[in-house]
Parts: sequence; C-alpha cells; structure tokens
Amino acid sequence: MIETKALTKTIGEKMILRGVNLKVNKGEAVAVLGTNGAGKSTWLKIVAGLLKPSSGEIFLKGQPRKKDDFEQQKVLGYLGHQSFLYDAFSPVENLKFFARLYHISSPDTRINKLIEDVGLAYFKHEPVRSFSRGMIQRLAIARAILHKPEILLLDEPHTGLDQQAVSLFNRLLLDLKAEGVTIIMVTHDFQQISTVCDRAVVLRKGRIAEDELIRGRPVSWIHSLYEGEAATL
Ligand SMILES: Nc1ncnc2c1ncn2[C@@H]1O[C@H](COP(=O)(O)OP(=O)(O)OP(=O)(O)O)[C@@H](O)[C@H]1O
Repeated sequence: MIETKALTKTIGEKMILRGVNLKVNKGEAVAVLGTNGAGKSTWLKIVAGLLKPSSGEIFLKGQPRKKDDFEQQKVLGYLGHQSFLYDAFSPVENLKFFARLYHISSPDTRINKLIEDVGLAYFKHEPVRSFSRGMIQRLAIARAILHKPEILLLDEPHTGLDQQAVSLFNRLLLDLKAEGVTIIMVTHDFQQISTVCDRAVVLRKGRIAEDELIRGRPVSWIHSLYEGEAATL
C-alpha cells in the first residue's frame, strides 16, 4: 500500500533519514516510534507529500509517488502538528472549504455527521479562533478523514485530547480500521498504540531499528521495544 525504499533526507549538514525501508500493507495499523528527533515526522511528511526526500523511492498503491498528483493525494489523509484550519471559519465552514478542495459533491450530511462524531455539534457555527486546543484537534481529525482516505497518516494525533476525546478518537480509528483503512501513526503514547495498532516500527537516528507485530502484547513490552530491550524479554 505504502512503501519507502532507501529513503534519505538531509537538511543542511544534518542527515535526518538514513535509508528508511518500510512497507505498510493495506488495512494495517502501524505505530512509528522513536525518541525526539529520530526522524518520524520527517518520514511521515515525505510520505504525505509535504517534504521532498533527498534520495530514495516512495510507492503508493504500487505506483511511484508523483509530485502534486491529485488522485494520489486523495488516497491520503494527513493530520500533522498544524491543523490547517481557518481561524475565522466555523467547523461547518472549514469542512465545506475542504470538501470543495476534494471535489466532494453534496457534503452536508457527511460534514454534520463528522462534526457530531468528534463531539463538536454544539459549536459547529462558532469560529475556530474561540476553540481550545482539544477542540481544534477534534476538528482537525474530522478534516483529515472528510474525504474518506484509504490511508491515514497521523502525527501525534492524541496530543491535546482529554480522556473522553481520546476514547472517542480511538473508537473512530478502530471503525476506520475495520473498514480497511490503513493507519500510520507517529506517537509517544504506548497505551494508544496498544489500543489501535497491530505493528510497531521504531526509528533510531534516521533508520528502522525495530519492526514487530504487537497485537496482544502488553504496554510494557511495547515500551521495551522502544528502548531496544524487547529481544531480551
Ligand atoms: N526544517 C528543518 N531544518 C533543520 N532541521 C530540521 C528540520 N526539520 C527537522 N529537523 C531536524 O531533524 C530531526 C528530526 O526531526 P523530526 O521532526 O522528524 O523528528 P521526530 O522523530 O518526529 O521528533 P519528535 O518526536 O520530537 O516530533 C530533528 O533533529 C529536527 O531538529
């Protein structure tokens, strides 16, 4: 579904990715772990088409990744550290704007359903500038899945969410997974990884250091994998 081969990224003198070979199959839910600065967000941004690699290859559904290809872009939903939302617009106006970008016809029913799903129905006509961080994150989640992407790329998606929103979001992710959506999630949150993901990949210094199936494993084991100590358990 998504594959990067020998992917490198150098910015200035700094080599951030040093040859990342990673293949994610359709319907998998994969966590990408690693310490701060390991290169996780950079890898995700390159796959999302927001950054250019220095070298290497990217394949999306078996096809080489092309720059500014709308059909390829539609396959992906990306949730990064920035919300991409417009402050002066309400949730309804923001989602209508993105629906137009994705050429979604008659989006009103879907927009209302998504706003309800993320728990913002009461605020759907209020400007985003009045929202808390958690509310913005809820709307950003709705924005990322609005066009029903086949692959969801999530960069620390649980950040800023309260416990109720975390449960709601995980439910949403598990439903999408059951529908066959592929999920790739950069995160430091081991509890959420064990709830949502089947596989964990650990990046260290720009390379894949671990790649293991984690279904049924306790959170402590995932932590050991992150620390590079799982093999000794
Ligand atoms: N535009 C940039 N210019 C210079 N250095 C950068 C740039 N973007 C990223 N870096 C550096 O590249 C390294 C990897 O960054 P990246 O954001 O991919 O790490 P990460 O694994 O996602 O970390 P975190 O868990 O802190 O989000 C970091 O040392 C970062 O400072």
